[in-house]
Amino acid sequence: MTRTPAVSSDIDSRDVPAPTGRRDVAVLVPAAGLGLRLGGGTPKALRELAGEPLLVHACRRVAQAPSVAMIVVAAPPAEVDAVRALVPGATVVPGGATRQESVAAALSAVPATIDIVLVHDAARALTPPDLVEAVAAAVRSGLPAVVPALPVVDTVKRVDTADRVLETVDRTPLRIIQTPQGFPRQTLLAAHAQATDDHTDDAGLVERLGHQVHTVPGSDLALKITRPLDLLIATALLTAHPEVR
Ligand SMILES: Nc1ccn([C@@H]2O[C@H](COP(=O)(O)OP(=O)(O)OP(=O)(O)O)[C@@H](O)[C@H]2O)c(=O)n1
Ligand SMILES: C[C@](O)(CO)[C@H](O)COP(=O)(O)O
Repeated sequence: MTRTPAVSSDIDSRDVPAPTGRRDVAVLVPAAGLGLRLGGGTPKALRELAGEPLLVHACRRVAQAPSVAMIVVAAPPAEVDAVRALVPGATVVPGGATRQESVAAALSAVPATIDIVLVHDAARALTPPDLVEAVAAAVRSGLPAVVPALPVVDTVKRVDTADRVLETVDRTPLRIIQTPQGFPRQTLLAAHAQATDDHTDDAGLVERLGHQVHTVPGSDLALKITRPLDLLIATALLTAHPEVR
């Protein structure tokens, strides 16, 4: 079976776009999820990694990207005041029952003066500012939708409902998709306004409008903290690479 060709990723390396001097990007941070797969009873964005909530890690890195003019957090509805205290520089709105509803709520708080909107999971707490900047730059260059992508590093098989293998899938054209995902504000508004069903990501909504979604190289640091193992991996990454703090 063909192996996926290398796609660049970091810990260590990314071509950083030249700063434009413009702060023309709003970043929506859906943070209202329960974190059922992580467990622990606390909404996931408020769970701590190296002594700080995941949301604080995520917002600090986003704010370090030179293009970012504003951050809008969709918070767990019962935690709006607590989240305002944690991220005083952000606009905070109550999130919804699904990620898509949380993004829509945050999007409604973005002023019409902003042209570029990125959507970024609080759960991807260690995402480097350079990735935020790379996605923003790709949208600014005129693309209608931009997502970070990584190659699939395991063999992939399709199974039936009894977990019997049906076939081995060619993974060459497959990618793992991360956030931040970037769009012109009007494109994302139209995608959410016309949504008829629930999508796991915003690029999925924009695809439904017929727009071409483009990829930029993703980052190992942008892993989504989903299960307890991911929290351990993120802790280890911070320990092994203090420069990503
Ligand atoms: N109603 C929801 C559900 C999810 N999210 C956010 O969407 C991002 C990606 O979701 P995921 O990692 O799947 O988080 P949870 O939904 O919290 O996880 P789980 O499915 O394990 O409960 C997270 O930052 C999460 O807080 C959100 O804002 N509102
Ligand atoms: C948006 C996303 O991060 C892209 O990989 C992801 O789909 C969100 O998490 P979920 O588990 O699919 O809700």
